[in-house]
Amino acid sequence: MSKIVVVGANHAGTACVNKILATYGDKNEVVVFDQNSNISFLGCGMALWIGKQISGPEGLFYASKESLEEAGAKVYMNSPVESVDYDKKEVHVLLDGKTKHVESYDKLIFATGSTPILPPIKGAEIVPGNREFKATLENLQFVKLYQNSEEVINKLNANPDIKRVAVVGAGYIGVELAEAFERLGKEVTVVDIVDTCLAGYYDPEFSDLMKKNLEDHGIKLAFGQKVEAIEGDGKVERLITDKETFDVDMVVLAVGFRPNTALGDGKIELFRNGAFLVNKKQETSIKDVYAIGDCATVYDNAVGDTNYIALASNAVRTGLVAALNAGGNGDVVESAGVQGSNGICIYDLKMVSTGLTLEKAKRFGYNAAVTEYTDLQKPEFIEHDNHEVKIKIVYDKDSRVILGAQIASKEDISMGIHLFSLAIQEKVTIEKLALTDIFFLPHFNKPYNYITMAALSAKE
Ligand SMILES: Cc1cc2nc3c(=O)[nH]c(=O)nc-3n(C[C@H](O)[C@H](O)[C@H](O)COP(=O)(O)OP(=O)(O)OC[C@H]3O[C@@H](n4cnc5c(N)ncnc54)[C@H](O)[C@@H]3O)c2cc1C
Ligand SMILES: NC(=O)C1=CN([C@@H]2O[C@H](COP(=O)(O)OP(=O)(O)OC[C@H]3O[C@@H](n4cnc5c(N)ncnc54)[C@H](O)[C@@H]3O)[C@@H](O)[C@H]2O)C=CC1
Repeated sequence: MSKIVVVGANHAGTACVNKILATYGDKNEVVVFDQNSNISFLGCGMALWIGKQISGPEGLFYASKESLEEAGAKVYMNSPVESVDYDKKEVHVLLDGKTKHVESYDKLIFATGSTPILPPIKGAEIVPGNREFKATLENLQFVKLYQNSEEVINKLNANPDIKRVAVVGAGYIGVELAEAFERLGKEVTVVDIVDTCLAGYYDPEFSDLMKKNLEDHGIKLAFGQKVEAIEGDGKVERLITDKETFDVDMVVLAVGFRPNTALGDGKIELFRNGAFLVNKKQETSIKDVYAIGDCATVYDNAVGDTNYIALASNAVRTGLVAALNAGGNGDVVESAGVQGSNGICIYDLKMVSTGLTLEKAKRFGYNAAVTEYTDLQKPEFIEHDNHEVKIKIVYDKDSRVILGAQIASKEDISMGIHLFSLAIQEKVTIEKLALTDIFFLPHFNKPYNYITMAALSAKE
């Protein structure tokens, strides 16, 4: 029997533990430590819960200490791992947050995830040592854990005076929460340091669709502004940027994640943003130590290099790869890499993207070009539920290989992006895509559908 210790049991850890036990349960003892009291909270449901689009949080969990134990793991919750002795192969844990405990391992898997970034803003501080990102100023909220969303909801319920909410960061969490607060009738302002929203995922004309969508719903946008201070007498009263001052009752900070890799303690090689640098087998620079999910790097097929992309989808897949490598008999499974495929739905606007935007492709040194197309989803004779779709494909002019794609519509166009994800992974050219077999049925699409048409329209 080999002993595998897994630190962190959220999306990456849970996927990994279940896979080890399902595939190689007879060969491995699995011991899991998590510092939180719950596991598997789907952050994607946070905005739906806050905005009352779902009735409660119960369905936002898909695993528990009990379900992992039923699968055969030994699970300790509320138990932070405080340090690791890599020479002796031991982890040092505070069981139940109280009792010191040492656990030996043959293989160690870090699934310690990420923490919200705290930018240098005067007045924005986390209570020292607090693991739930509680701010010293009342009504300044971080949004990562189940407990964070519960706290926001409890505060909104208990204080109807919280009427004006500022969301800092117009990335995925920021725009989702802006919608949620607006649905509750709050006066919402979204602040971002760059002059647009969703800049990491879309080129300007797609971000503009989302900007208009937010503004059409009465959400105020304060883009291109740097937050300098959050002020108030014990609780939030003002948000001050380099351009304006906003009188607000609550501020939510959502400016991205930082990998949680303190346990590496300077002994494990890190990526430029501090993530554990792993190879395609999820191995770190120390033998028998693996890292998965938000604490680790991924191999990004669009840039052909290592990258950092914090997504639950990557967490699950990297967890599966590590499970097969750490749990098996020397089997070697390599990740196929990722494209950073992602999607968002705000009110009825749906946007999906994968790979590189034009701006990013140029930044990464590609001789990039784009081809774009806008059309109805279905033939004109379908008079109802037939919306316009906008598509943009980014490709490399030299190799002709597809580098990225963005699609936006009121239609559910989400499935289309998987085709582009695979195309980037498999290095499909724009010419090959133009002749790819795409079925036609008027209930779904057009014979000359927008994917084919965009690819056929590639000029450069
Ligand atoms: C509001 C919100 C919405 C999101 N929506 C989406 C979405 O729609 N789609 C998507 O793909 N992604 C989404 N994400 C991102 C996604 O949640 C993360 O990528 C995912 O949680 C990463 O999983 P993970 O298991 O690697 O890390 P984490 O979720 O960060 O989990 C890390 C775990 O490690 C534990 N841990 C950390 N340090 C220690 C220690 N020293 N000892 C013991 N335990 C420790 C923590 O308690 C935690 O349980 C969203 C995130 C948020 C916050
Ligand atoms: N639908 C999905 O797939 C979702 C995915 N996630 C993932 O969770 C992670 C965290 O999400 P987010 O926090 O929204 O990160 P993000 O990376 O999506 O967005 C961060 C935003 O904050 C802005 N910003 C950075 N520093 C700032 C500062 N000092 N002041 C003001 N604005 C600043 C950036 O310009 C950016 O618009 C991301 O990896 C995201 O992809 C989160 C929610 C939904």
